[in-house]
Amino acid sequence: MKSFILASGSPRRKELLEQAHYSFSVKTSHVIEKVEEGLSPAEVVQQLASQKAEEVWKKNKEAIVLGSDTVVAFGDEILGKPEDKEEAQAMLTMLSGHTHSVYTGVALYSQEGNKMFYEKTDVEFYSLSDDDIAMYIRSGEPFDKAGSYGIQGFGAYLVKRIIGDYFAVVGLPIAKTMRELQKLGITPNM
Ligand SMILES: Cc1cn([C@H]2C[C@H](O)[C@@H](COP(=O)(O)OP(=O)(O)OP(=O)(O)O)O2)c(=O)[nH]c1=O
Repeated sequence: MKSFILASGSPRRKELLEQAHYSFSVKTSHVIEKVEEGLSPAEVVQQLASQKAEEVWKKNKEAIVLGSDTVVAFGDEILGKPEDKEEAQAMLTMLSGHTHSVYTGVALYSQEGNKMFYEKTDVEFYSLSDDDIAMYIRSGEPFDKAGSYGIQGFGAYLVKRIIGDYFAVVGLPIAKTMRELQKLGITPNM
């Protein structure tokens, strides 16, 4: 079986692949996340996922390399990770009481060619008071996460309901990814 590399520093993506019983190594990409203007959220996450996968694949051409990217889309805004407390507060205030979409793109690079796909999940937030938001920011959770929250952690408190793949919100649409990996001959160790 070919070697399989996760080109991501996200602990959540690593955990999801471990939970699915894959053998893989982690090589974090160091691309500066930058995309052209005017792209849709679906195009943005697939482009960034590809940039991450490609950077690692160029140095490991015998392997199958997975890159991924997650953003939050609300209206015309595409939200990545917050730079600071003020930005986290602004994002959470904007998302409060509304439904936004989480987009996660996945790119699989290999000698057989490259494959990209994405998943969109709609997430509805409860209306949040200033105190709710301040408490959530104090938890420290917003800072390495798109849209300034983590549904899998204390951020569960913010979420009224979701429509779509929960795991794509956490950072990797694992069921769809497993099906694509299978086509490339990468199967769980069971
Ligand atoms: C919305 C949401 C995002 N996130 C995370 C998933 C991603 O790790 C992160 C978005 O940042 P990304 O840039 O997609 O990924 P990353 O910087 O963590 O890792 P790498 O670029 O090396 O692959 O937000 C959650 O963990 N829970 C959530 O509910």
